[in-house]
Order: sequence, then structure tokens, then C-alpha cells
Amino acid sequence: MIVEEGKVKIKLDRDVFYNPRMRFCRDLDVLVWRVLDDKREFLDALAGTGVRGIRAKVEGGYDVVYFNDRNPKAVELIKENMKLNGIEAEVFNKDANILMREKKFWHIDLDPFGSPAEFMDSASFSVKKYLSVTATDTAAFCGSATESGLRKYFVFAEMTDIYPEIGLRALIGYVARELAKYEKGIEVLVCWTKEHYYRIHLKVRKSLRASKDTVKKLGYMLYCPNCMNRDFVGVGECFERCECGGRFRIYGPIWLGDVKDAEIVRKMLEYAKGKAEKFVKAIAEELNTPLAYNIHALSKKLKINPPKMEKILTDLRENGFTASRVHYSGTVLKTNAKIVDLISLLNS
Ligand SMILES: C[S@@+](CC[C@H](N)C(=O)[O-])C[C@H]1O[C@@H](n2cnc3c(N)ncnc32)[C@H](O)[C@@H]1O
Repeated sequence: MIVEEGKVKIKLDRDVFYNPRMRFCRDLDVLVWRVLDDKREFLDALAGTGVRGIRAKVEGGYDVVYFNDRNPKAVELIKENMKLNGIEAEVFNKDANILMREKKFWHIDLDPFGSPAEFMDSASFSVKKYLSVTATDTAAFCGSATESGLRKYFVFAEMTDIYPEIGLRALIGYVARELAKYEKGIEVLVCWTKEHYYRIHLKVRKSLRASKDTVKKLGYMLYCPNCMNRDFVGVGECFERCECGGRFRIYGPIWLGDVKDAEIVRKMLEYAKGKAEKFVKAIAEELNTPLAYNIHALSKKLKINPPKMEKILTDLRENGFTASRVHYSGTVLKTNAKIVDLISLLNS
């Protein structure tokens, strides 16, 4: 069977993984790859059918693409798919960790089954400029599988009303920590969460300065289960009890820095169409702050009917606060307002 995706054709095989549900993710990836300015080479490290690498070459504008998969059947299929799309590239049949230890790559794409953990050390060693990572074990990052998050990533989280925000930032924070071991720092170009996965695109810079700056952007969310208050502190910072008297829970480490490069997202919008345009617009309009609230969860706690999102956003802005929607939920907003200010607006 052959499927069409974007501008490419992909032959499928029942012994090689291909998920049609990730097509939208790959459509967004193509937008990112198109707007990067320094495209030297791209490693599709866990390639499956080769769809990502083929789209990186045909639609993303990469001259040199490498493919790798340890499944020999995937390697055969990648070669057939390269022919089908008229492209030439080197295809490796190795354990991705070995390949990334043997050779350094400009742009590495990691699209594993579930967790990226087993590949992060070698990818961090190898990567020179760009790193794209998928994680589908969202439960470990967002707090619904707390023990697994601790074991795999040394991230402690529990479920809160803004678990997608915390999960995505926990993944970025984890990848940043892995890179920092090799004196590499990051900037987040763009990232998103949708359905069952997180996807992050990072610019990597190798320098002591960059890695020091990156580590300074790691920290924790303080969350009071009693009153739903939340705050953020850097590593080593002191905190006190919540104003309500409740004891804070500490979730993290998570990334507290920006979650997008506005210029990259603006350029992505120039090419985005239809569903992708709507999604990228939502990312563009979202504030960079980690301070987010789920208005429905908060309204339930206050025993009031949740207001229309547009109304509460307007109220916040009219009262001098920043406010935006988020790309991953219709009931979550971001703002610089403290919970007491938000509650007083919700109650007014
Ligand atoms: C989720 S699939 C990749 C899907 C593909 N990137 C796509 O967009 O359709 C993960 C792939 O990684 C391969 N894989 C798993 N562990 C690996 C390893 N240690 N080294 C190399 N390939 C590996 C599997 O054979 C599988 O094809």
C-alpha cells in the first residue's frame, strides 16, 4: 500500500511502523524545517518508513539527509521510498545510539516509540545545531505516572489543572539537562502538545556560556493543592508556605524559559494552511510564561459557572494583566496575574 503525505509518497509494510495520526505533526515539522536558515544535514535517527527524512529533503529543503533504523525491513523500505520519491541518501542499519556516538550530525530528529530517554545521551553528544524530539510517554512527564517520571527523567510531577504545560516543559527541561552535560545550551524554536504526544524543536549551541544560561532557566512549579495557587522558582531558590496556609508541592525540574522563537513561528505562518495555520496561529498568540490556569477547574473550586474564555481574557487585559489562550486546551489561559487577582475577577 502507498500513501501520500504532503508532497511525498510512502510505501507501507506491516513490519515497519507508520502512524497516520502523526501526519499533522509531520506537516507542522515541515513548516519548521522550511524556515530554518542553516540546513546542512538531517538525521532521521529512528526512521521507520523514512517519511520524516524524505519530507525533510523534499519539502523541508535539506540537501543531505541520513536515515537510520535498526530494523532491516525498515532499511529496505526506506530505500524503496527514496526511489519512489527520486532521492538519494545514506541509510544506516544501526542502533541509533551507536551511530550518534560514531558521528556528529547537524540536525537530529528523534521520533521514538514512547520515551526518548534511551537516546538522549548519545543525541546530546552528537548534535551540532538542531534537535527535534518526540515523546509519547506524556504520562511520565505530566504527572499522571509520577514514579515513571522520576525513574526515567528525575522529574517529579502530579496531575494539576495545567498538566500539558508542565509535561511539555518537563520534557524540554529534561532534554536541556542532558545537553548541558556536553556544554550545550538550547533555545526553543517551537514546541507543542497534541493528542498523545509532545514535540519540541530546539536550536543547540555548544558553549559553556550557552549551557550556563540554559541551566538558569530550569526551575520548579510550586502548587498548592488546597487553593490551587501556583508559582515558579529557580533551582536553589527558597520558598515559603502558600498564602492560604497550605503546603506547596514542588513539581519539576521544568523549563521556565520561552517556549518559542517568535520569528520562527511568524515564518511558519507564512507557509501554513488550513488546520496547520489555525494551530500555528494559536502557538503564535500564546504567551511564553509558564503561569497558566484552567478556568473550568478553578471555577469548579469556586463553585461558580465558568465564564466565557473571551470575557475573562478581556477582563484580565482591562485590569492591566497580560492574557492569552493556549494551543493545547480551550479551557486554559496564560497570564501574569496571581491567583488572588484572577479569583477576584472570576467572582466579580
Ligand atoms: C516511532 S517509530 C519511527 C516512526 C517514524 N519516524 C515516522 O515518522 O513514521 C520508531 C522506530 O525506531 C526504530 N528503533 C527502535 N529502537 C531503535 C534503536 N535503538 N536504534 C535504531 N532504531 C530503533 C524502530 O524500528 C522504529 O522503526
